Parts: sequence; structure tokens; C-alpha cells
Amino acid sequence: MSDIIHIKPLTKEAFAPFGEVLDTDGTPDKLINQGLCGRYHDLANLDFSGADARVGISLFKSQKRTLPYSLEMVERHPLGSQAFLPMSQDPFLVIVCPDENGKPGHPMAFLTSPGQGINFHRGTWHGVLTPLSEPGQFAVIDRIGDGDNLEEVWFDTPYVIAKA
Ligand SMILES: NC(=O)N[C@@H](O)C(=O)O
Ligand code: NI
Repeated sequence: MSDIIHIKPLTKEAFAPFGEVLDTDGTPDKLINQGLCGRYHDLANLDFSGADARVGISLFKSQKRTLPYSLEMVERHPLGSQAFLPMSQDPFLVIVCPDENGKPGHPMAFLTSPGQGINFHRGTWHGVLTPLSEPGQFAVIDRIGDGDNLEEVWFDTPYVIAKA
């Protein structure tokens, strides 16, 4: 039986080694549209490589998961970053692992605050999109292009992801 991973609140600091947290906390970088709109500018490090690679926006509509959640697999995208931007105010689960010599280390689980999005850096080990509410609709910004941009590791024994 693998460890139980307790979910922590997502913070920019804790997530920094893995990617960026996107939110509209605090003062916007710029007021636009006659002062009626705050622009929170250039929040994520979008990074894509490989011939003919380009950035794309896709929509994901995912079934929700329930807690405790059985984490059977993590993946990474060696050729590009991947951003999950929720199209609702529902918090969702974000799971990452440090890299240990090309393999995923011990998983960490975070719960987003309402409206927060995330961007995984290229090569970050992560759990797949994991909504906890439906309709589980997200805008996903990631790499479109040829080449193998998906590496999966299936755990011999799933980890249990649970509320703290
Ligand atoms: N496969 C796919 O497009 N999505 C995954 O990369 C994911 O992280 O959900
Ligand atoms: Ni992914």
C-alpha cells in the first residue's frame, strides 16, 4: 500500500518548482478598457520545442473525480508546458512529483482556490486534469505538433490522495 498523500492548499511558492499559479489576486498589472478591466499580465512561462511546434488552446470537459482519489499514474510532456485554466470557480486537484533521475519522486497534491489556474513547466511530472466538480470544463494551453510529447509512469501500487 503506497503512502497517503494529504492535499494542501495551492500556493505560488510551493508550486514554483513545478510551474506557475495563475490568479487575479491583488492589484492588476494594468487597468484597461477605460479602467473597467484589470489585466493580470503574462502570468505563465509557455515553452514549446520541436520542429513545427506551436501553441494551441483546447477545451477539456472532464468527468469529476472523488476523494479519496487513487493516483495510478503520472505523466510529463518533454516538449512543452501545459496550462489548465478552469472555466468555473470550482477548485480542482493538482498533483505533481519532483523528478528523480528521470523518474517521478514522491507525489504532492494541492487544491486550487476558486478561479485559480496552473501552468506546468515543460517536463513536470503531473497527474492528469483532475476536476472535483462537473462539468469539469477547462481551457488547456499546450503544445500542438509532431513528436512524442507524452511520457507516462504507472505506479506498481497507487497512491491515495486524501483531504488533510
Ligand atoms: N492528454 C492530454 O491532453 N491531457 C493530459 O496531458 C493531462 O495532463 O490531462
Ligand atoms: Ni498533461
